[in-house]
Amino acid sequence: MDRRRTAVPGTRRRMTAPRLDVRGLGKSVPGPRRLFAGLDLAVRGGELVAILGESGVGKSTLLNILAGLDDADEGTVTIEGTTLGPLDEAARTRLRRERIGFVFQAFHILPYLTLAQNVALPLALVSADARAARTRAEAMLEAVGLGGRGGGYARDLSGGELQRVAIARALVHAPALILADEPTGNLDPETAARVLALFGGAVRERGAAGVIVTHSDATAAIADRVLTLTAEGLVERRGR
Ligand SMILES: Nc1ncnc2c1ncn2[C@@H]1O[C@H](COP(=O)(O)OP(=O)(O)OP(=O)(O)O)[C@@H](O)[C@H]1O
Repeated sequence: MDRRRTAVPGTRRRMTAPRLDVRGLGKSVPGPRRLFAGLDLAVRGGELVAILGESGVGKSTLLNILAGLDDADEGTVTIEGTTLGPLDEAARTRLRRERIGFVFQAFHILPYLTLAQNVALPLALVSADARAARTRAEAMLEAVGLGGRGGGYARDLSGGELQRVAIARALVHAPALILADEPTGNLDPETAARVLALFGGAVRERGAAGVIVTHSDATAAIADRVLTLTAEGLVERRGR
């Protein structure tokens, strides 16, 4: 039985052009050391891809490049038809705000904003309707098990709670592309299952494309494809 198909009832796959289209990506870091070369990846709307790989192999670097936060040495990253390479910083920032939800490994929850303000930030940056943003942020906090905690601050939260705030913020604006770096790393199995269901819903019900870097079998189990990053590029571990 294919558990991934039955895990999210009402699954709908949209066979459209790739949301994320990566071609011939290469990256070296000082050393010098080549992390990867000739890396190709296409992810469609409604598709969730898990990326595994040994520590230090370059998974976070790859996600940063996909989000336009780091530059590749060669190759292209195209998101919904827009290639990142030629974009200036302002255009990249706009594209990130409007179309990408990013869960960073280090969360990046802003300490001087309340939790609800942190979660509402992606909406506040693109819309003037502060009340709607606040309502949606509270609903997202509820969805990650932090209902009623929106008035608190990052300093009062555990690592796992911060991670859930980061996930709420990444999904609040219904992004076309979700990039997440170890999003369940600090969570107990029950809470991990809850946030994985949120990722599953965002991808399968709202048609986002998802790329999740993980070491977790539970995360890999909900993915449509599991790829392993090696120096030779992305190797398919299991087909659908
Ligand atoms: N700007 C940089 N300058 C120097 N080294 C870098 C830079 N960016 C990444 N690296 C190196 O590249 C390698 C890959 O790092 P990265 O964080 O992408 O790995 P990872 O696969 O995500 O590891 P982990 O699973 O431990 O988080 C590491 O050895 C890191 O030190």
